[in-house]
Amino acid sequence: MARENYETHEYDVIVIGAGGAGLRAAVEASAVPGLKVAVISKSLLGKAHTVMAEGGVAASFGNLDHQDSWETHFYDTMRSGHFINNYRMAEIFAKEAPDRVLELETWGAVFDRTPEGRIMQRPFGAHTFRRLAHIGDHTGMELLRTMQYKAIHSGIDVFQEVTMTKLLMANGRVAGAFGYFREDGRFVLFRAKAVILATGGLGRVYKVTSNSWESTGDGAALAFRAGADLMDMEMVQFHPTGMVWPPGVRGILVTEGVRGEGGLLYNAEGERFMQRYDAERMELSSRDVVARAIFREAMAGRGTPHGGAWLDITHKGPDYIKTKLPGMYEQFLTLADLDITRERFEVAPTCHYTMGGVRVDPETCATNLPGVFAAGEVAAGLHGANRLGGNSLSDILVFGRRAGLGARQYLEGMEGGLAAVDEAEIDHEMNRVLAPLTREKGVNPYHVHEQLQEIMTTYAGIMRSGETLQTGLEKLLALKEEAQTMAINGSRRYNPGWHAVFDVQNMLLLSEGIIRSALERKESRGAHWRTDYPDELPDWQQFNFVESFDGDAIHIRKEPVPEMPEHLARLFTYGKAPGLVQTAPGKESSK
Ligand SMILES: Cc1cc2nc3c(=O)[nH]c(=O)nc-3n(C[C@H](O)[C@H](O)[C@H](O)COP(=O)(O)OP(=O)(O)OC[C@H]3O[C@@H](n4cnc5c(N)ncnc54)[C@H](O)[C@@H]3O)c2cc1C
Repeated sequence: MARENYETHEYDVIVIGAGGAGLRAAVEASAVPGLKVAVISKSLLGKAHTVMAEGGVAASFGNLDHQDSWETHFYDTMRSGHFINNYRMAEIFAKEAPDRVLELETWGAVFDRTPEGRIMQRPFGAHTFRRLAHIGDHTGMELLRTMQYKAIHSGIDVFQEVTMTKLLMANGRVAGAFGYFREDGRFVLFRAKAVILATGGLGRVYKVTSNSWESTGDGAALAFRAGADLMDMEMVQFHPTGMVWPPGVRGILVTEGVRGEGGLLYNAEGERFMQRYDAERMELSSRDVVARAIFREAMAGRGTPHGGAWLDITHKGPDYIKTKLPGMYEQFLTLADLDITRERFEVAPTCHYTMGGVRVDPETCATNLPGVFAAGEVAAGLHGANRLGGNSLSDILVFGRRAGLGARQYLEGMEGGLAAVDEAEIDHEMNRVLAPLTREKGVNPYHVHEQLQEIMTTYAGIMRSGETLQTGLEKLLALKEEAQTMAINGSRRYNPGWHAVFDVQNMLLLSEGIIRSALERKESRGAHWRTDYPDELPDWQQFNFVESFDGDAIHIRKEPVPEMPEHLARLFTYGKAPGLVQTAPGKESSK
């Protein structure tokens, strides 16, 4: 094969990903005059997955419920994460979220307001108080618009429609990243002193998903191959309410905002079944509980015609619905020819969020690879076994900023310039990337993706057991073998099939990580529901599962969950959220 050319760019910091986490990181990194920062995205600027976020961003302003505080937000986050969250991440997060949201306002974001002019906050599942600041149901779009505007006026370079396929390390530190322009397939090397991964989650691993095409776990896979640790990979969130009908829209999200604004769930028998699963919180129970409840109702023969539950908000009236949930109203009208102001609709669980991912330091978002940082959905630790609605948007603001700061501090303490790049490694990567185009015969990447989704959904989905996971692993390993020879017709110009090869390779690797971790956790906790171990067991609360990859095999180890200091552990003494009346000591414990 003749040697390919590639173009080279040099930066102090590159940020891979232009979603909320990436843009916030880039703004922070570029705050030091003279620091060269670039953002690289495999989609167009403004199109990142964050744009889809609907319901809101969680921050304890207490604008409507004055008892709210960072302590209560911390409490809710840890409790919903079933206490395998990194407590320090949750503490930083809960304390800093309000400032990050207010900062967005100063950059031009326009939130819905209370009549007194404060930021409006809506209730959401398992948040003790009304906490989600929002812009109708277009919150992500406004956040992204605001940060994009701020970022491009901060002197950041942007590379759009560029897929990074490899993270480069040299002499024990990061050297940059390598990839190609999706438009024409030309190769590009970014040499950098620090790399921030902000590539989002891996929801496309599953057949029914709310996630955008970008969510193929690229950053986690790139980091894993380069030697980074991954954590909590068994924890994949299934959101209770995805669209069900017609088939073409299955999985598209129905925001939790619908339940937040008063929507009620019924089974086929007309029963408000949530009273049997969580009588206190009902529809606003945590996502893992509501998703399992809908799934169980359908399994018990009480499901709707297409295997879900009914969601009904008609009692709120057309004006209210159109004002509070304009996006949902339009979504159903356009995609399902259904008017939600007049009719109930079917919903069922859909893969939604990746709690697991790259393991990071809570203060700086540094990974175990010197010079590599990770923030947002690609990173693990904050959400534990289950993410609360609205906590991702504040996560990307809080830890996007911290990753940018972390990279800056790393550069301050660093000696020497850009690390040397190994040409042989680049040659090898170019050959690897071009190989699917040169193979005469081989398996189609779309076929592999379909098979992968089938395996993961059937054997490692919302409900799993040791037996299904083992079967899934065997099938997955066979598929991985078959996928060695993925082949694609056509050229490098505008060739989505070719792009799919790398997405699929990343998802295959991470799916193995999910299954192996799920096999190890022999209990049910949060999003991880094992029918052979249906109970949450105190012993397993002490551990996270951490994975590493040696280029051949995945190695998994148990690591102790960092112990909460006394002043935080005390918040759980009464079994009630701080801010609610505390009566007698309850059962709940942080241990
Ligand atoms: C429908 C929907 C509604 C949601 N609503 C809410 C909500 O109301 N509140 C809330 O808190 N959360 C919500 N979420 C979750 C939240 O939107 C995401 O978790 C969050 O936006 C993730 O942001 P991120 O910056 O980590 O990654 P993303 O926004 O996913 O951005 C990833 C970026 O990385 C780029 N990228 C990926 N791979 C590569 C590669 N190989 N090379 C180059 N670039 C790459 C992508 O192009 C993209 O720019 C919702 C999610 C969905 C799907």
